[in-house]
Amino acid sequence: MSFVPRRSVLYMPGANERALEKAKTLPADALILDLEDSVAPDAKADGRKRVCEAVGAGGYGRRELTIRVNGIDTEWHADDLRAAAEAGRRRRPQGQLRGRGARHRARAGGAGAPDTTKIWAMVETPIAMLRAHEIAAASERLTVLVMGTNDLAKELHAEHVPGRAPLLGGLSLALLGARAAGKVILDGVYNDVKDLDGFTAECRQGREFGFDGKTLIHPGQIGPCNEVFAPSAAEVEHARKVIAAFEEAAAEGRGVVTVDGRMIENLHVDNARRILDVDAAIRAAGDGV
Ligand SMILES: CC(C)(COP(=O)(O)OP(=O)(O)OC[C@H]1O[C@@H](n2cnc3c(N)ncnc32)[C@H](O)[C@@H]1OP(=O)(O)O)[C@@H](O)C(=O)NCCC(=O)NCCSC(=O)C[C@H](O)C(=O)O
Ligand SMILES: [Mg+2]
Repeated sequence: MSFVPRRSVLYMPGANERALEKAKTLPADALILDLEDSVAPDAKADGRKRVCEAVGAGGYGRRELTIRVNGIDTEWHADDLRAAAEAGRRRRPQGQLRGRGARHRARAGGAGAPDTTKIWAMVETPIAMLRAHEIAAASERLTVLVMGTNDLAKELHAEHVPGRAPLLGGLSLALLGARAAGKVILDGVYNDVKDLDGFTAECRQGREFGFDGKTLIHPGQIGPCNEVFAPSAAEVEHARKVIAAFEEAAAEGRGVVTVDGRMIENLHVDNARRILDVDAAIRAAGDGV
């Protein structure tokens, strides 16, 4: 099965030993081991060592691992890439999430990165929104775009408000770019770790937009996020109904049918099949990660 669930993608500070250990028990689909914003300049070298040792040592089960390296315009970038590539050779992390460099340039790959290492690119500036397709299509190794909504809000001089009206244009552009290139795209983080109602509403908004999942900053956000980004039982049942009704109609030579009063054509059947694929992949992955 080719679909990989990426409903919940948890950042953790690379210098935080406790978080790196705790992540082994959390039901997140993927983990981003951060060497960028959450690691203070004085702790960069230590964070890099910890993250690469953790990746090499393993114990993360099926969770997809990605290392977020410092931007190309920083003194840490080259060492981060080299260390991440070495950790990849030892255990093969699934990706390297590139920092500021990737969000400004439609360039993928990097010194020291083995050819098979997948790359996730942060998109978090106005120019990255405007060039999202160029970034997403830059390399086959680039598989995932990740929204950086904190940086985007900062660069836009926008405020964080419920409903995210100031960011909707950027979110849409990034989604268009990712989908036009056939790539996965993850929504940005929700900063108020105590406000689970607001968080869940933002997950729903992200899913309605078409995001594949959401990036998270706290373990308490994983459960609600997994639920919102998985097809519900009702959606799965409806998808089965759509496929069955369309197949019956097709056998009678018809290309269009109604289900619960709504028109169903080929494209709706494609979407129904996608929902069943997502559901099957999530079930196969299981919660006991
Ligand atoms: C936000 C936090 C600083 C809150 O920390 P804290 O107040 O210590 O949380 P708790 O006391 O509620 O923690 C409870 C237990 O959970 C563990 N924990 C907390 N966060 C994580 C985590 N991210 N991963 C793994 N484990 C975590 C604690 O260790 C506690 O465990 P225990 O000891 O067993 O009780 C903190 O949550 C945090 O640091 N979050 C991640 C911050 C981060 O990585 N930021 C960078 C990425 S966000 C970003 O920059 C996106 C983008 O670039 C943009 O522009 O938008
Ligand atoms: Mg950022």
